[in-house]
Amino acid sequence: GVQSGHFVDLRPLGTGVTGLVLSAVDERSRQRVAIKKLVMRDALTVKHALREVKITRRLHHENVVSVNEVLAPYGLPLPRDPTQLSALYIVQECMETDLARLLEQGPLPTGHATLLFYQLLRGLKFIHSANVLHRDLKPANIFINTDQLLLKIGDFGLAIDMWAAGCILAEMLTGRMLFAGTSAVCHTASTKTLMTLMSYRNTMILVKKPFSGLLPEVDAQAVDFLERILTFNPMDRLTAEAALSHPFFQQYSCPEDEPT
Ligand SMILES: COc1ccc(-n2nnc3cnc(N[C@@H]4CCN(c5ccncc5)C4)nc32)cc1
Repeated sequence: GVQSGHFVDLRPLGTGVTGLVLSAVDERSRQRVAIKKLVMRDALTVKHALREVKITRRLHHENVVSVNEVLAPYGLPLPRDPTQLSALYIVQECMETDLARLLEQGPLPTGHATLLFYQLLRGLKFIHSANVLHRDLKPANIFINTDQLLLKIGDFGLAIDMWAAGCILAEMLTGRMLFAGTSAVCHTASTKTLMTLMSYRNTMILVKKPFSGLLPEVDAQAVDFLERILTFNPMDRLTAEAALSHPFFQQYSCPEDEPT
């Protein structure tokens, strides 16, 4: 459409919790952009996605990846009632690389690490001052232009808080930390070991024990609820809103009294 640039030279960048991410050149600006496709599974996802977009569009800062525009399918602008959309496309500035890729080539010189980390803190100070949490900060979500040693925080997560919430519920129900052992391993294990552990998530190392075995004293419905929150793959994890409508909360559930 005339409002949005025509995107050419599309290249895959990755698949995140929210869906596919491509890079493309916006013919209008001749700039390369990162385009995140958010598939709208249901009205809840749309509401969540729109809220996330509203927050991230507001955050203008040198150390935060900026959102250029949000488009409906076929590059059309958002309709007045976006809840009927099948997908949302978030077009944002595209940085040269991310910190995870950079670190694959080994540690950074101290001077570079210091300047980059300073920018990370500068970006976090801004984000937190806006009362926004990133919730999924990791090297893959930190983007860098190596020519200017410029760092920007991007790709605000949606899922991570739910894992934490699941662990908290388990602790509420048992009085003990659910992954105490594992989290101890996390603290002591070096990042490299942890990344190795995480990378073999389907092997015996992180064997998935049924929660009923881990939490014998917890009632079956609570265990079923925990199973759906503490799913390893964030794509399958319940969102806060979906969790609120799980039978486990039917005695309290009241969507109109659970404002967003
Ligand atoms: C889940 O996957 C995702 C999720 C979010 C992004 N986001 N979100 N905002 C971004 C701003 N800039 C970039 N830049 C790319 C980083 C690596 N890039 C290469 C470019 C060329 N070759 C290899 C990597 C460009 N990526 C962004 C990318 C992939």
